[in-house]
Amino acid sequence: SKKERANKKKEQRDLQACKSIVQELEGHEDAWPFLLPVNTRQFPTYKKIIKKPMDLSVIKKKLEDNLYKSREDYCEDLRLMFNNCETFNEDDSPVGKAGHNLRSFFETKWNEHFPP
Ligand SMILES: Cc1ncccc1N[C@@H](C)c1cnc2ccsc2c1
Repeated sequence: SKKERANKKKEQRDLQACKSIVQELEGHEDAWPFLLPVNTRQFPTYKKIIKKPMDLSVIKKKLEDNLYKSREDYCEDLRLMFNNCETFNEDDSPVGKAGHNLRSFFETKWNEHFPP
């Protein structure tokens, strides 16, 4: 139907916006702690403390494999990644500070693409 075609277009637009946001996050100087899954041999307590690990490489793969039901679903994974960072890292640590900076950058991009 015309409505279904319009909705498909919106979904395609949203997916493209979500992909470009991830690309911008990956290029940010404070993205370095989030580019790959946390290495649990390097951080042995991480798996016990963080029940649902998340990072930009997983989010990018889920986008490419069309695994997000909606832009809200995608936004939830990004906020999970930043919340994990706050759980495990002190605010004034290098990773903690990077997390706060990158979260602020993300929320700004989110509002640019999807004004409340
Ligand atoms: C986001 C995060 N949360 C908790 C622990 C680690 C990380 N990131 C990893 C990449 C990381 C973060 N920082 C360092 C410092 C030396 S290796 C290494 C690896």
